[in-house]
Amino acid sequence: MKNPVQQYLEEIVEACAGTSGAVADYIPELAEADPDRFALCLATVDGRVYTVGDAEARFSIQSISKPFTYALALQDSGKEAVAEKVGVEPSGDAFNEISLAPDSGRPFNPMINAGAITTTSLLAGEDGDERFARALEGFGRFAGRELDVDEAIYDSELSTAHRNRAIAHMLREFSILEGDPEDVLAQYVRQCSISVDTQDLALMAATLANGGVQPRTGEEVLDAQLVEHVLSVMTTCGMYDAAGDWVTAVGMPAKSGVSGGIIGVLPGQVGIAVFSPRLDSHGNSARGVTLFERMSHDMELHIMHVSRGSRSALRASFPLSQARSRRRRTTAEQEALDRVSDRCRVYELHGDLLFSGAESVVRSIVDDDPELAVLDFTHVNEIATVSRQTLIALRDRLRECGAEAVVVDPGEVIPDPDAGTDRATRRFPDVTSALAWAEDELIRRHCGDLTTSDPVGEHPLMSGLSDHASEVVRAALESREHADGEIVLEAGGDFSGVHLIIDGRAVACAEAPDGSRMNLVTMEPGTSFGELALGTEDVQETEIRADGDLSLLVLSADSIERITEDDPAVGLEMWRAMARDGYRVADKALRRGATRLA
Ligand SMILES: NC(=O)CC[C@H](N)C(=O)O
Repeated sequence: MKNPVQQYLEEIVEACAGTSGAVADYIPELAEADPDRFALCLATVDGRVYTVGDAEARFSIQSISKPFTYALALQDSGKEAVAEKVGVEPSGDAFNEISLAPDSGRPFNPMINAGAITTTSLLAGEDGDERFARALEGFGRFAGRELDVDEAIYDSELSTAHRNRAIAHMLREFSILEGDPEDVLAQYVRQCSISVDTQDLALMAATLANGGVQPRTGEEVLDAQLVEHVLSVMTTCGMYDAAGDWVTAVGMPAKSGVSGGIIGVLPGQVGIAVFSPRLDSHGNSARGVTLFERMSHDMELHIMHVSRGSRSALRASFPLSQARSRRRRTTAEQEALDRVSDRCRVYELHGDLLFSGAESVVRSIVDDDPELAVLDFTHVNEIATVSRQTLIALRDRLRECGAEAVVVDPGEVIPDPDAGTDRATRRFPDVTSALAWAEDELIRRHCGDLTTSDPVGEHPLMSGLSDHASEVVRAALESREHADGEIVLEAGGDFSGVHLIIDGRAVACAEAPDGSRMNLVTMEPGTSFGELALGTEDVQETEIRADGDLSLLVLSADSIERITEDDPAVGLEMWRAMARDGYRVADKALRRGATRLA
């Protein structure tokens, strides 16, 4: 099936097949170029390259070398040293203007020849040859392959480079260049003669679009901060005296060259390169400009394009009462939580958390004013530094008010600067454990000590019995101990009695679709298990395991049978209590399931 992106690119190439403009002829060898050669390449930041036309035809890189030399100079000499020698102001002049900025005495910017000859001299290396080798190797890293020089172009340009020679000597006169100007001139001309094809240029542009990481080799070619700097200068100066028109009509950091290439960079998305040798009056590829204008409009590539307000980072927010943990609670705890669980809220975040996303989350939390806030980062992909700082500031503000924010962050997208100290943010691997903690914390904060002193007597199964029946049942209870991880009840086993938890915890587990074990419910002292089997033809549906050391009192199936036979009145009371308790458990589970579905 034909890829519609490919289809579209072919169509616009067809539609923009104008023949205006003329090939550059001030470099004799360039005048020989076939004016009708043409290619378009679009490279995505994950390394897919779409090509139309003659994408592998070679030509000299010319001024498209300038942003890359500038990038390498920034890397080799540092921003300050480079800024001392060359500015970042658009000149409004042609690319080959013999000019320096009147106030600073520096070339206006590194995209015009005066600036580019200067940055050439700021690459690492003792002389022109070494610095050129640095450029060639560096460009190759951007392109993802080793590049070489078109010697014919080099000879042709150097022998006629009167204007650039004048510029180099002017730069030497004003101490912008420090060494031999002829050496730097030759290096500059050689760098302009590096031979590339349209696909190379698209990948070089895509490396900038990808924050400095070459999409195919994965190599970090340029520090992300320097990428930002280079793209800024390309935006204001890359198209020389047509920069204003270009920014309004196309709106992409770009660079053109007299051999007919233009690259455009859409940060985070694509690098684009066009090759068509006929130039307009500014020295930019005429067809290239038309194509870029068309693509920018059709494909909404303008960097100022406002597509929509940024999406809310808050996917959902709800009180704990709607998302209770799967821990089985005693009646007293249950009642306490019913009163206070609205004081805890869960915030589910998603996507990339940029400033505006974090702001909306912080605003919601400040408005809700919860006592406990559970921030769920499970579905967050990335978080900007500013967002992390804003959320940490919120955590500290909440603490000052006696409240607390905790995070669920299985992917560790939000590192904690206070990790390992007593200021560390409480973190949970999943929402279930965060909710169980929040419930415990609310009970601890608001409900005094609810730990039961008589877990047997307070169990709903026992508390409804008459004194006589209670005595009979208590006498029948058998004590049992289980070590951590031991299976107490097997799934599929017969009903084996009611198990009252006296100390420790038990978990009900099931097999997840992927074969792993999944904890369904955690049960604590004061609760029981096993009785639900009575509602399912006496089959124990879920496996029960000890979670830590577990002490139980068991009213076995045999005892139940014996009591029912020996003393039918007590048996009847006991059955009623079990039915009520079973109903209570089942009903809670159903209601919780229903709120979750809603
Ligand atoms: N605009 C350009 O591509 C100019 C580069 C060419 N080598 C020059 O210096 O004149």
